[in-house]
Amino acid sequence: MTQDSIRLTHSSGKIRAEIPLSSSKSESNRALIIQALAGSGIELDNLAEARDTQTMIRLLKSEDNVLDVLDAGTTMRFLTAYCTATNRETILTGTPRMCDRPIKILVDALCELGAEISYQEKEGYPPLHIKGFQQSTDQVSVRGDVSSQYISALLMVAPTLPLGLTLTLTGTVSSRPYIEMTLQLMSHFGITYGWEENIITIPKQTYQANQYTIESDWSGASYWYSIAALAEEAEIKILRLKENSLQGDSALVELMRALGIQSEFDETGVTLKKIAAAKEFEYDFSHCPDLAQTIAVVCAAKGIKARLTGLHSLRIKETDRIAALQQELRKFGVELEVIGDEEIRVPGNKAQVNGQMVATYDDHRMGMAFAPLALLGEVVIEDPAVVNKSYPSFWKHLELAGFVQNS
Ligand SMILES: O=C(O)C1=C[C@@H](OP(=O)(O)O)[C@@H](O)[C@H](O)C1
Ligand SMILES: C=C(OP(=O)(O)O)C(=O)O
Repeated sequence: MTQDSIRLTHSSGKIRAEIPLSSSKSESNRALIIQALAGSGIELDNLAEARDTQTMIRLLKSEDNVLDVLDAGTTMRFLTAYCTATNRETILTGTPRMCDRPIKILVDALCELGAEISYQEKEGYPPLHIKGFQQSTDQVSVRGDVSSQYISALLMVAPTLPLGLTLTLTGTVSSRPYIEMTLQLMSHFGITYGWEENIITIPKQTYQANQYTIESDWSGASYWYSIAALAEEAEIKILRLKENSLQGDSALVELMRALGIQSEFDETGVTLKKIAAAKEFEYDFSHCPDLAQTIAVVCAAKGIKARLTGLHSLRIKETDRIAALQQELRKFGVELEVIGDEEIRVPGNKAQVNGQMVATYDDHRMGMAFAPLALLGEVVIEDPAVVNKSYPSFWKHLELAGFVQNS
């Protein structure tokens, strides 16, 4: 039976814990696509327990011609390019929300390269019918300001295309570290590429055998930074997290220093310690959109006046994250000001926590971003299983840190 909600408090407000953080679904899903494209010789260790990754593993093995990615954005986008490049006739579908997340930019690019793909329902959105592929050109342009996942998807299949690929990125490129992560992983498996200004060139070549150990998940680590920031006293060791990471969400170190957390790295991970926090805060999240909810809640909980910009992609993620944040923070007496599609302002009064129920909108990051509020009073988080998308052990790890759960 699935649980409707979790009632969360903290035993003392003081935390001393070691957290065996799970690994990154972003790295895992790229490595799995590369492994499948290589055919053999690639060994992957420490793959993520995230449902998005477990879904990718299952679908890459499946012989069905209907593949259901559930709510996994990377799985949908990466498999669209993978099934096209490997000329596999497939119907790709997902949850109702996934069928509301745009994919036209990627489909148009693949069709320009020579694919035949049609929409089963709504133009520009899954479900998709991939019918076949014969490469007709090596040149394609893609907008960089909607989702970097379209670009990563094209890049990973590029070396396997008979003519290779020259990809021109147009407009502003957001979530850029995710594109860099893709290229760095490809290069780990022997691929050479050129990237000059907005043009990425990848000649035809083969992925080389190699081993890769997936790193711990910086996006998941953000909730531990938030917990440390809201606790009365904290010393939290996050195991296996690397300072020099492929993941752009490692920007958290710098970002959370301003919000009162110092990161001390050693060979086993990072220890979070409390320092003084700024009274006002401003940050552009264009390159780390998955951190925005965590930071908005930290600022609201600490009464820090903040301006968060670069949020344009938040409206097309697991839910409209700007609307969801506004709706839920209002329950705690914090009225977010939303400016267009790309900026929110946190007013600077402190959130009042007294047993409110937080709706999660089928978005794992809503559940995990609001859970640390239990350090200020009781909170009730709706649909706790929502975290399974990226961090199934989240509630178990909270227990290690003294959080108390009652259903
Ligand atoms: O490539 C990836 O692994 C991801 C890219 C980002 O999406 P966008 O590029 O759509 O912002 C991020 O939000 C998502 O969680 C994972
Ligand atoms: C946006 C996310 O994932 P995806 O786009 O891969 O569904 C996320 O994990 O926050």
